[in-house]
Amino acid sequence: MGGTMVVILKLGGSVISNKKVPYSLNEDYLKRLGESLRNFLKENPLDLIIIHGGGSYGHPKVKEILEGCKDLRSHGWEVVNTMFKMTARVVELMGEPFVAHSTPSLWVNGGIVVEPLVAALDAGWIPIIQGNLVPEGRVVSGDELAVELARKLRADRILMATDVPGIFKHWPPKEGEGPLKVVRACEVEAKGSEGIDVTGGMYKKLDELSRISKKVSVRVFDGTKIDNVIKALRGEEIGTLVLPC
Ligand SMILES: Nc1ncnc2c1ncn2[C@@H]1O[C@H](COP(=O)(O)OP(=O)(O)OP(=O)(O)O)[C@@H](O)[C@H]1O
Ligand SMILES: C=C(C)CCOP(=O)(O)O
Repeated sequence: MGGTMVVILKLGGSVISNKKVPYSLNEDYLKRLGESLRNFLKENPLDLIIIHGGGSYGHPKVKEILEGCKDLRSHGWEVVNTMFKMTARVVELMGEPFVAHSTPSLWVNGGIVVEPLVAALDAGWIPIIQGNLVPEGRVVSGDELAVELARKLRADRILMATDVPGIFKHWPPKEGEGPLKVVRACEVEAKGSEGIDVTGGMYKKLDELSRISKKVSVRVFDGTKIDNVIKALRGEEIGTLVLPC
């Protein structure tokens, strides 16, 4: 790892896909994002690890298995292979030097091993993992992975790109209400997602993030605008800063 900073960027499933339309991907967005990140990193080298959410792939697949009363452990391979296809397409669209890693392949003794990701960074690649299902039959969200990676890699920042401009005190927001500049997870009314979602939307996200926000700077922002992703990487104060309770 040779950058000056370690940054974990979670690309929400709601940013890279339409969670109301199963198996959709925002292809043009991903192409433009790949190009913008390449240009930014040329001038501003840092150790960037990307995690993407299950979005319109993982969530409907898990839902389908559960609704068919099938067991997530024995049918988990369906989720893993669906997510494999999603990440393969994501890296294909983002281009050089993004590289796909399958989360369940990095899953050892109930946690993620970081050595393959560090080796990828050392080679000058940008590793991408994803919220996924792990062999013990549990869905591990990208939010949970962001926290675990940040802890293991001693990251400087976690940036959560989602489809809202930040976290609102109430959900849905009251008339005229804007996103909070800073938030303590215990002080807001966070709810689930409006699309198909099996991991708890903003409620679960805040719960996960508040566990690490004492040690790492954590920001939730609107990543549907690529400019915002670059601003967040530059350290600009966009969206909502998450503080511990
Ligand atoms: N207090 C709140 N402030 C902002 N958004 C909220 C709040 N409570 C619930 N939400 C919902 O949470 C959604 C974002 O959570 P979601 O889990 O869908 O994000 P994501 O990380 O992009 O998706 P994925 O889990 O697929 O990666 C918003 O689109 C909004 O509908
Ligand atoms: C639904 C699956 C498989 C992954 C969930 O990850 P998330 O979208 O980051 O919550």
